[in-house]
Amino acid sequence: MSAVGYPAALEASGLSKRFKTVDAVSDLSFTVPQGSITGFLGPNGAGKTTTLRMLLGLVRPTAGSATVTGVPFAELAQPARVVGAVLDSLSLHPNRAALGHLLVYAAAIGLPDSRARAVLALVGLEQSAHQRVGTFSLGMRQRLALATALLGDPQILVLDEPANGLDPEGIAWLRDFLRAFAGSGRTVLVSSHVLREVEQTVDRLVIVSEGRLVYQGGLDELRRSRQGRVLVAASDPATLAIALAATGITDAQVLPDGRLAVTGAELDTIAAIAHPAGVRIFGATAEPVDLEQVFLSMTSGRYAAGYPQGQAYGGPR
Ligand SMILES: Nc1ncnc2c1ncn2[C@@H]1O[C@H](COP(=O)(O)OP(=O)(O)OP(=O)(O)O)[C@@H](O)[C@H]1O
Repeated sequence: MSAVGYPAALEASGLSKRFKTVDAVSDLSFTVPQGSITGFLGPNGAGKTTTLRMLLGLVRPTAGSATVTGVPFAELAQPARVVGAVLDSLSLHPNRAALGHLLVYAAAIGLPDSRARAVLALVGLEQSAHQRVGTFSLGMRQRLALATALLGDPQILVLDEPANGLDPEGIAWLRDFLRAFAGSGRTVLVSSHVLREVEQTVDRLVIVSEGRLVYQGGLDELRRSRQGRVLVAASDPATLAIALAATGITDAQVLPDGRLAVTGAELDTIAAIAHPAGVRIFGATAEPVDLEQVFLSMTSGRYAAGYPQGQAYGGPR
């Protein structure tokens, strides 16, 4: 249940899945609020697909529960109208045309043929309606899979690694599409193992590593919780580092190009410390936070400290 009293679009509570000797997912809890675009991030094998399959009632959890709009998927009266999913490359009949494929699926969930044409237009494939699917590029297949998920006009979209195989133009198209979809109050959960792929699309993140939660919260919160570095070209970087350390600014590293990379201080402060130490500053560049690096450090177990306050954190491994 969300803080304001209506159910989350998707919710995992203590979800665990063990395959024989493999703990694919361990005690995983997170929420996907309605109206959000939530990125589900983790390296390959982190348990993302298994978790999505549990949310959609395709895999039975070993422990814990998963709900869609507050109820288990199996209890949804009209699941196709609530949640649409693209989990793996659709098994497509190569000789069937795109429209023909959609007509079969539309009929299966009791929708009129006009809906098949409408979703084809939504994903920009109307020109290819009569083209055989066997001749489709990977990007076109992804769009057709998305069109299939959209047939029931669902409130929630769940996409597993939809950017795989897309060129930059395809990724930009997907970003615009998902934003428009969520702009009308609907919800998206999109998985990826590359934060950069979804960074411009999502507003929230759920990050998993080895089946466990390592972060859930806002993308901006995560960015704000990390400080960028100031790269300083100075007459004597070592002396400057010592002078900074004497004032408590201890995170300063000399880079291979001779500049000093300082974390935790603004340039004005650094300059004010350099001057009395007899160090001249020739130039400085502010380096923004590289979220991909933050993500990699969180999921490789090397990250040491500084998790945002109040965020769920699965603990060091
Ligand atoms: N049916 C299965 N039987 C046995 N092991 C499985 C099964 N499905 C997944 N696993 C294992 O569970 C772990 C998590 O896999 P999962 O596919 O959920 O991760 P993922 O984060 O989606 O990774 P990827 O991006 O590589 O698909 C892996 O170690 C995987 O080998």
